[in-house]
Order: sequence, then structure tokens, then C-alpha cells
Amino acid sequence: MKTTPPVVLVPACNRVLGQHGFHVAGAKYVEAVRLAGALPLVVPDASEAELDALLDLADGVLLTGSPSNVHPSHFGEEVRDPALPLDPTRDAWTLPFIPRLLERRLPLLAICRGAQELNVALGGSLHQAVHTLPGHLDHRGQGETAESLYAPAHEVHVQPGGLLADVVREGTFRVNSVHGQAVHRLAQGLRVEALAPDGLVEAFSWPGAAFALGVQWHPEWRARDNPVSLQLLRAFGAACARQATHRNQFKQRQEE
Ligand SMILES: N[C@@H](CCC(=O)NCCCC(=O)O)C(=O)O
Repeated sequence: MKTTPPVVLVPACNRVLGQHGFHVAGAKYVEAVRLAGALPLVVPDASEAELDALLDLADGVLLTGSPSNVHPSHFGEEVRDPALPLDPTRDAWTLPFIPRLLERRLPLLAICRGAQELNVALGGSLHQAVHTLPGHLDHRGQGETAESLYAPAHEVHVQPGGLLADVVREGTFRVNSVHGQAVHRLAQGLRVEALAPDGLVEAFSWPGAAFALGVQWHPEWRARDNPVSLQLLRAFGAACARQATHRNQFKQRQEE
């Protein structure tokens, strides 16, 4: 029997190149989905009426990082630094999409901006400039080249008993760090999974699904060379594969 890999939706970012708008997704995120054993499907944007049709196709969702910030109006604040990029097109559909995908208990891996988006979609708020907060590290990447920006920057301490502890089986490991914003108020219903040495929330889960995890670092960067990233991606891929089995069984029953 022919087996098809699970389908993972990857919501795109939006850019203007020359005189035209483009939907773009970072290649490293698309590759990470493949590394997880799934078929990546980049979604440009979606209207409210299209959300359920997209969810019917999906066995999982990966929310990518991005240079853009979630618009702070979504957590009741004004833009603090107008020089920083925003992506209202992405916000407009991913924020309503997230509760819908969680309702279906679809596997979700949310990375950096994606994790921030997950928190805001469920009613949480963000620090707009972590590096200005007393007692906090500067979590923005250092250096000019990608190698230095995505180099390991600090440790994270995994909270015992949760999804991350179950997947990585290491209490402490080092992560890269390429963000100016971060979780301020964690949305109700989310569980802290890891903390930075300055107390910043580095990972959190939504316990209603088998695998719904937000991480503030970038496991997709050089994932093949990083045992923790591989463990994370494989666990996400396995959850998507289980979801695909359920989806196919459901489809078969409907066709009988
Ligand atoms: N802009 C937000 C989110 C940070 C983030 O996702 N960084 C990734 C940058 C590009 C990439 O690697 O995809 C913030 O500053 O907190």
C-alpha cells in the first residue's frame, strides 16, 4: 500500500519585492518539516471562509519565525518602535486560525514569532523590547553573519513533567536566540516548559493536544547537527504521522 507523508501547513510571511506583494516562507522551516518526515505546504494567507478547508487538509502546522512582530494592538498596546517590521496580513489569519487548529487538537510546532503568535492568539501578551527590561539578557542575536546570529547564546532550563522534558530528556541545554520580543503574560491554559537564566519563558505547551509546543529559539537552524532539535522535530513528525493515520481512517469510514 502506498503511504503518503503527513501534511504540515506552513503559514507564509508577506513582503513587498519591487512593486509587488509576495508570500514567503523561510527555506530552513520548510526543510525542518521535511526533516520531521512530513510534506510541507506553504499557505499564502486565508480568509475566514477558507480556514476549515485548510484544516481538513492538515496533519500538523508549523508557525515560523520572522523578522516581523505581531502587531501589539492584538494584546492591547501601541507600537513601541515603529522602525521594526510588522506583518498585518499574517496576523489577520493566523491569530484566528490558531484556536481553530487547537480545537481540532492538531500537532503544532511554533517557533520564535510563531510562539509569540500562539501566546497572543490565546489571549497572552508580549514584552516589546526584552533588552530594555532591567535584569534581562539581550536576547537579540549577536554579530553580522547567520553563523554568529544563530550560534548558541544561552542555556534553557526545562521544567520537569512536561512535553519538552518528555521529548528531549535533558534538563538543561544551550539554544540560539534571535528575538527582541518575548512572552510577557502567558495566556491562560498554556504551560511553561522551559525558562532562560533571566526567567524569560523560552518554551510553553498547550496541554490539550498531544503535541502543541512553542519555542522561542530556532530548532530549525542546522537541525541535522543538533541532537535536541532532531528530537523535537522527530517528536513533532511522529505526532503528525499519528494525526494522518486518524485522518485517513476517518476518510475511509466516510467513503465506505
Ligand atoms: N520579530 C520577533 C520574532 C523573532 C523571530 O522570529 N526571529 C527570527 C528571525 C528570522 C528567522 O530566523 O526566521 C522578535 O524580534 O521577537
